[in-house]
Amino acid sequence: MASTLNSFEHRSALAAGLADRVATQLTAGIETRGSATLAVSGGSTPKAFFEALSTRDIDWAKVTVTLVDERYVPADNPRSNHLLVAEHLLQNKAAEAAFIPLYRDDQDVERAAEGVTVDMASLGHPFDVVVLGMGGDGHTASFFPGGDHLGQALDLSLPPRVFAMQAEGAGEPRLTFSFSALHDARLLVLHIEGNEKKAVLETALAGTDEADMPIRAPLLRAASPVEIYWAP
Ligand SMILES: O=C1O[C@H](COP(=O)(O)O)[C@@H](O)[C@H](O)[C@H]1O
Repeated sequence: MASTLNSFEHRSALAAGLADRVATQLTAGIETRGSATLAVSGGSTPKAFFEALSTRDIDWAKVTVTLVDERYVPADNPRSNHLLVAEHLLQNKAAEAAFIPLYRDDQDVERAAEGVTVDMASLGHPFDVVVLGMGGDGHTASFFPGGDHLGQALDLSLPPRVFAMQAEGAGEPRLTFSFSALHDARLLVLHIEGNEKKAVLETALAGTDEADMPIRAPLLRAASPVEIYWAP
């Protein structure tokens, strides 16, 4: 499915524009189905977008938020994607939203993947909104080059689930929704910032090897068009 590129002059304008787009989609989901689901990425990019979204007038009590992927560390660890969402998104009006974390205190990452897969079934499928990020190595979600479960995680013939993922470039072990859980979101966004990431995106768009650059999976094979949001 083709992607579209929405370029902004400044990151603050991107944050506001993306927050408006996501808010409109969540509101449409609530109006149509009575509730809406939002899966967001972590890392360093989404802070300003999260802060803008947290102020938007949405019936947040009807929204369930979860993570596209998680670094398998407790929620008080500075690298936790849960911590980022708690501090920057689940604030202001969005404090009313429900949040489902991926990390499980008492379980190893492989066991947690099984348990979280069962729990996430209650969210229904597809997500109303999925916001992907991208690393400089071409990973998205926790689909890392060389990841131990990468082949399965990108396999669209497998049912939606959560996978454990370990890879040299990932730092700690990860949990990630599978590509089959994410690719047909009613709104599928790729949020990237900076000229370096734009160059990575251009390299990804010029080739097809998903093992080398897993971001190619959504760019080439997602059922939903990928709306790319970028600012320098
Ligand atoms: O590790 C991760 O990295 C990517 C990209 O993060 P950024 O710091 O380069 O913005 C992110 O999308 C993913 O959710 C996160 O776990």
